[in-house]
Amino acid sequence: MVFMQHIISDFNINKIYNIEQETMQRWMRRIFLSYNDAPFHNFKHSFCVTQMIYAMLKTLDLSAKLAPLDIFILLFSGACHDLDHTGFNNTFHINAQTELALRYNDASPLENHHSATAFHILQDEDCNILKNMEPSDYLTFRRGVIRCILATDLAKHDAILDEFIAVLPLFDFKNNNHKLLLSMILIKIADISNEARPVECANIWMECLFQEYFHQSDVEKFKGLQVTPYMDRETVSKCKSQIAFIKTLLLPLIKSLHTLCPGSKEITRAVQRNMNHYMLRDK
Ligand SMILES: Nc1nc2c(ncn2[C@@H]2O[C@@H]3COP(=O)(O)O[C@H]3[C@H]2O)c(=O)[nH]1
Ligand SMILES: [Zn+2]
Repeated sequence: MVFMQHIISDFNINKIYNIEQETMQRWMRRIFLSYNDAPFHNFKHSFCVTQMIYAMLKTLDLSAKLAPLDIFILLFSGACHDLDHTGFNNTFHINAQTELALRYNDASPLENHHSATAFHILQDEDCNILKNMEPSDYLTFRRGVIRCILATDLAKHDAILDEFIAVLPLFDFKNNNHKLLLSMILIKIADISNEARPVECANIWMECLFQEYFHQSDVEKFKGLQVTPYMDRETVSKCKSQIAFIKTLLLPLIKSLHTLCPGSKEITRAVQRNMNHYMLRDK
């Protein structure tokens, strides 16, 4: 919690948006308490995503090109993007017709819930870190956070990546829509970036993820629901799964940043190093 507060204050967000320290502390504690004890989708994951956004803002030279409000949107979204995650994915919620799927008509039920939870927390005056923000900034902030959190639904991956690639030749840091699209790409990268960390660390996260996946498929079997193939403990190869995930999702996403932010080639190299590790282990 303390590290997360440091990240936010490092960009002077507290001063710019006049956030009292006590309010920030109470907000942070509510965020911490609003994550569940799922093996993967827990508070530590939200911290890692926020930390990765911070690292990209710093190392890709983006903090000078983005406005404080863009940065605040990104860091807040990172901290809140999986609030109250149940440890089961959208397909499970839809197939099991859970309360969340019914409430959101099967449309990104988890991500809608994470975003709504983030704004519900702000309804409590004691935790409202936005209470001194100008109303026009608040509208921009809310729109940005909703777009960023909803962008973390992997079902939207192709559409978002295609849209970003299409604007790249004309990308303009003065264009708010372009910046929001870039922010969506940054939070998406951060969300799935464990394989850019040292392999010992990535392996721990991989085990947490498969623990959550295997539990979901066990429950699917128990309830007689369709079993998600990539979560089935009887058939899954973790190495093959990581290789496919890196090749089809993670690398194309990071490579889309190469022209705009040449420093992102470092992230690609780190991911390729981990992929080689899985290829050797898979032999
Ligand atoms: N196979 C695999 N999937 C991942 C990895 N990191 C993230 N994901 C998936 O990507 C998804 C992104 O959105 P979620 O956080 O809902 O759930 C995440 C996981 O299902 C990884 O390292 N390997
Ligand atoms: Zn996440």
